[in-house]
Amino acid sequence: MNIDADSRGVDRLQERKVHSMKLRDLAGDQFPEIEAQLEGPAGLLDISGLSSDSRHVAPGNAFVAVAGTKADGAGFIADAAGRGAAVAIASQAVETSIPVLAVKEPRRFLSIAASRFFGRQPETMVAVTGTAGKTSVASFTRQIWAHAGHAAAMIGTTGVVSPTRNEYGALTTPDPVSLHKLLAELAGEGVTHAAMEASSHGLDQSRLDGVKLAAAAFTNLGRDHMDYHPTVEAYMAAKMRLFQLLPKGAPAVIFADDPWSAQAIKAAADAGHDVRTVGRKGDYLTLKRVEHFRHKQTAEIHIDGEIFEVDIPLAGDFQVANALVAAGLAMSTGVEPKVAMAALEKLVGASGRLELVGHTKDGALAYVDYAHKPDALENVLGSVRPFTTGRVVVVFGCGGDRDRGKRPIMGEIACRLADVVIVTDDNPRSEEPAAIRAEIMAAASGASEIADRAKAIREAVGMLRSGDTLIVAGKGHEEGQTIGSVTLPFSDHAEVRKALEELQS
Ligand SMILES: CC(=O)N[C@H]1[C@@H](OP(=O)(O)OP(=O)(O)OC[C@H]2O[C@@H](n3ccc(=O)[nH]c3=O)[C@H](O)[C@@H]2O)O[C@H](CO)[C@@H](O)[C@@H]1O[C@H](C)C(=O)N[C@@H](C)C(=O)N[C@H](CCC(=O)O)C(=O)O
Repeated sequence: MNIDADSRGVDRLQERKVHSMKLRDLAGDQFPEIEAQLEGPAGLLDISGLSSDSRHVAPGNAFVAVAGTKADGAGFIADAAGRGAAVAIASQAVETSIPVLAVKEPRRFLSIAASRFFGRQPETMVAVTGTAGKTSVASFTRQIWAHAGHAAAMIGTTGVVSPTRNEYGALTTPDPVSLHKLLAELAGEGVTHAAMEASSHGLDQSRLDGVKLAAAAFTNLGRDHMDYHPTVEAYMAAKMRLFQLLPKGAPAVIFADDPWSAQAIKAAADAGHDVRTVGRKGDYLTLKRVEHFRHKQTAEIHIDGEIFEVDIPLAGDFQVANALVAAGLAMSTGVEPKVAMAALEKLVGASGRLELVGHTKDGALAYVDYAHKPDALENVLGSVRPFTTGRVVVVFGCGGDRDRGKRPIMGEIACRLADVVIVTDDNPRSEEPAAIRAEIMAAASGASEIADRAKAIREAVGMLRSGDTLIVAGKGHEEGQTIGSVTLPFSDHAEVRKALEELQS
């Protein structure tokens, strides 16, 4: 196979050939609309790989034409043929020099064919969807499995983590070809358990359709991706596709305290799954009580009549929710409750998720968090309040070329929940940064504005007093600031650390 992922998850070729497969074996029996053609000469074509980008087609590849937001891949079939594609799969047959097979859902074909081409995945795989918490749940599930003695991996926004890997990944849910190549490699490396994040884009674009899942989870729904999904209902429907991918009767773990949980429970039940709810309103794992301390929370969790008092070494109510969902997934794949509960006491936060970067000499805490959506900002600011004896200080901005509606909403939330608010730039992209800040400031009375993000962080760190908590929100694990079309190196984590060091010197 000669395909890899480039920096945005698009197929990229490497001059490397691993094996080939007959087209009819790639398609299997899931596409009745092309069965007749697969019985003819087209079915016997040797396929050396798959690509959905004509620019990356190598001789002998199957080119799968998918409709995107800007173009329809069908317009590039001739280009793919010119580069040596053996066959094209598209939503409609077109006249060209290579056979073109018409399937109803080309993106689904790509996923199924990729899973058959690479042929292996870790034996036990779970996926989690929801607006917030996916990365933490995938990471915590991996950690609980590892604690239970399994060779476990996670795949998500922060990349791939396994016993032998800690790699950056471009997409939350990788494109199907990169994904199945990765899954086969992980299985080859001995990984038996893998937890992955299912983004709404990934679900909508059928990226997970070839993955065999043992269980799936839903965390919550908030305002996000309104530039992609026409309505919040459409966004929820995309998330609920996960339960259609899950084999009937498999466990569906749902965080019961979210307002959207009733819909998720219904979707999972309608699909015939074994619904397992977690949270204060949960039946499978019931949260009875939480006590907040500076660096930990003590949770009383009831499981099947047994009571566990668990010290979770992370701040934030939402981390307790994420820990419960992860424990639900791990237990649904065979981990004993007491092993799962013991693992929660050892959890390490996912990178950039309410990550404690350091503290000032007199004990003010400085955190970095990925919150770049209204609900996430609300959660993170609300989470630090219980243990903040001084002021909550927040530095944040909103990205350019993305959902504009969230800007004033986030301005209002920040001013309502924090004592000091500094509005700064966060990936302005092609927009005028001052105009983005003005849209936030319009609803952020009392906030100050510092365009330069490094300067904003220095100012915020410089004003910290004993008992204060600083949240630098928006970038989390990310390592760049995109201005225009250029991404300059930038890390909130590094800037906070630098500012803290300057303060101590
Ligand atoms: C917005 C979005 O999801 N875009 C996806 C879409 O790309 P597109 O709409 O830009 O594609 P297009 O330019 O219209 O082209 C259509 C097709 O023609 C092909 N083409 C194009 C030109 C050419 O010369 N030849 C050719 O074959 C393209 O490769 C593509 O397959 O179809 C592509 C192929 O399937 C995807 O790779 C691409 O995801 C891009 C990489 C992306 O950045 N997606 C992000 C938004 C995303 O998925 N994010 C979620 C997480 C979000 C979150 O939770 O924050 C994720 O899972 O990471």
